[in-house]
Amino acid sequence: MTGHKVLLIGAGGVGTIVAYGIHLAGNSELSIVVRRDFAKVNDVGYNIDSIDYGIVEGWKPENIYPSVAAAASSGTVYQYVIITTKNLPDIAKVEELAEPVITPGVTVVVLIQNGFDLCRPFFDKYPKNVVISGITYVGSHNSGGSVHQTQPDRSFFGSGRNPYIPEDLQESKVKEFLSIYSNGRNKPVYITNEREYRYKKLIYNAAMNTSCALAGVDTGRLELSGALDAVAIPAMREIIAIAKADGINLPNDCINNAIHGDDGDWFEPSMLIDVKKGNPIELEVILGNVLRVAEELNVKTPCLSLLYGLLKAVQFRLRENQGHFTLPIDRPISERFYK
Ligand SMILES: NC(=O)C1=CN([C@@H]2O[C@H](COP(=O)(O)OP(=O)(O)OC[C@H]3O[C@@H](n4cnc5c(N)ncnc54)[C@H](OP(=O)(O)O)[C@@H]3O)[C@@H](O)[C@H]2O)C=CC1
Ligand SMILES: CC(C)(CO)C(=O)C(=O)O
Repeated sequence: MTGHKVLLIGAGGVGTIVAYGIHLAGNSELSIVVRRDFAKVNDVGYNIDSIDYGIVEGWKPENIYPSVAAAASSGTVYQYVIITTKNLPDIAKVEELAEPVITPGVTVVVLIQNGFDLCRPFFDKYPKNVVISGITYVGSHNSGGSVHQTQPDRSFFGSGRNPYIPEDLQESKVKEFLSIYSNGRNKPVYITNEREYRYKKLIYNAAMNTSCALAGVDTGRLELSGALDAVAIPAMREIIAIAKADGINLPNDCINNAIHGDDGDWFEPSMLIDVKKGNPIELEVILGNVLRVAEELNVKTPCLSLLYGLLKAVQFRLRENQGHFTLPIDRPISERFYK
């Protein structure tokens, strides 16, 4: 197979569906990095049960590597590096993870992850590289090489707007990526306003994921308990206010659409699932980044800030339980004076 040299890092729920979609499109030489499941996937491939693609057994791309370093040592100059890991800058920065496979001025980075302002750290580190921002509403999970995609791959791709590169070049790369990814069965959409799409998705992720993760309940229980009205909806209004101060008027029905998207489901947003599994949460990209923008724009965010403050303690607990740090047996005494 010849074509665009594409590497995907993060072959989880989203990543395997993106990789398979690119494979079906047939315009690329596709490589993927598979960490924990490398031995199994390298041996027997993926089994995929997909609402878009049906049952697929034993699928493998052209190249499978156990690490980013191994993908780099193949000597390939990747034209596209797609990142579909969780985005956890407080633990490992994705712009550093991908460094061995990014050729300055050549590689286009595609970030398909939840959160806000994800491209900024890439522009600082790689001022000559195009970064594409991918907002996805897919529902997909990978367990040891068995992938179950329950929600169609509805995804939107736009230029991250690198200030150091002409915008028309960046737009042309977004269009090229869509030709690499579109296969007639998925529906990737070209957008010119990625920030607006990021804000729209934050309506859900910054308010529902966070409230459910903190309370330990699904979205149905959040509603029936009254916490949806008391906390999540005011938090959504704060996202609308931040977007407005940022020059973006979100549509009138954005809260209504976000809430009714779960109708009939006792739905568990990804942040709740991470807490239940004991995994770190994408707190900084889903909430921290937008709160930093709110501060720059002088927007008051009482609900979001409270959610953020308490979830920092949750993240601390999750990280301590995963052994990221250990605390001394005796609690250190603080000499701080509290007025
Ligand atoms: N799943 C979904 O339905 C949706 C997810 N999203 C967003 O998409 C992004 C991806 O989510 P999701 O697919 O669910 O996440 P998963 O946890 O399923 O997958 C992440 C993958 O990244 C891999 N990974 C992490 N670090 C590295 C590393 N250093 N080197 C190589 N591989 C690595 C993990 O490997 P390992 O198994 O070894 O840990 C894992 O396979 C997130 O930002 C999420 O919020 C958005 C919409 C829906
Ligand atoms: C709402 C959803 C499922 C959209 O894909 C999501 O982004 C999440 O749970 O984090």
